Amino acid sequence: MSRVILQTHDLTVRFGGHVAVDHVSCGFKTGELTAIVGPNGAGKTTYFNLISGQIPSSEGRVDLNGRDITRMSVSQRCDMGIGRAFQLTNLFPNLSVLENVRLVIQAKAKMGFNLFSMADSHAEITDRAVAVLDKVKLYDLCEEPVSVLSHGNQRKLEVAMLIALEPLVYMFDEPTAGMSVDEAPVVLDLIAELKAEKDRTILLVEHKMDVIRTLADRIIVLHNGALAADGDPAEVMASDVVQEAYMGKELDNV
Ligand SMILES: Nc1ncnc2c1ncn2[C@@H]1O[C@H](COP(=O)(O)OP(=O)(O)OP(=O)(O)O)[C@@H](O)[C@H]1O
Repeated sequence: MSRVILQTHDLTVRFGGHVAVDHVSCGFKTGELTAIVGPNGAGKTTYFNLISGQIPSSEGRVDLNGRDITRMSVSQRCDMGIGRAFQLTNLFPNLSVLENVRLVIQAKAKMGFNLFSMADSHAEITDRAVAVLDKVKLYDLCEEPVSVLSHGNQRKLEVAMLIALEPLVYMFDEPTAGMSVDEAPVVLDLIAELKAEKDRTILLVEHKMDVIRTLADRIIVLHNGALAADGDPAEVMASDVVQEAYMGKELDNV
């Protein structure tokens, strides 16, 4: 039985007088991929930031696996199982592809971040990193510095690092943004594979309707920071609230 692993309760943030996320109460279950949609400025990324801890909430609570994580730092939340892809900001461009993944595995194993302290006896870390790179089809580039990779391959590496982290909750904010039509399917296939494993909770902020149709088990709609709809993708997309929320400004590719 799937259960709610992540829950926001009345989660709210105000910037001055502007309520960017407005009392959003929502639970996310294990094995479910939820697409978060809404017009530009609706509060999707800010909601992500509140869950992953990038910004503090003004009101409300975030629970993960039954624990209140509202006041935890980003790294504490990461340790607790919140895994977010950060649009390349968490890559080390001068290190190799393999070293980037090894660092994540090393950190997860609580062995510290000093690469040079790693002895060959830590071959199991390398083996695990190689397995993850194989999965995302980046193994051939494992010795390359990240800085020479294409944008698409850097985004793939970011997904690889998230997979290496083995979080309870995967958070993707427009994972194929800036990718070519050739590059995007690889990342979408990876997300589909994660979903197929049925024991992951996946949150996806996405504008592309074809991606949502393919991947989402459920859609929530944010509008002016508030939860405007929540449910089965086909029903939500056909609902009046969504049609009105977009007011003629259609989701991409509709
Ligand atoms: N740090 C901040 N300070 C002030 N206002 C902010 C801040 N972060 C976000 N906002 C405002 O909060 C609102 C929600 O922004 P957010 O980026 O979450 O929307 P979004 O739904 O992700 O939009 P998009 O689809 O364009 O990425 C916007 O009006 C934005 O200008």
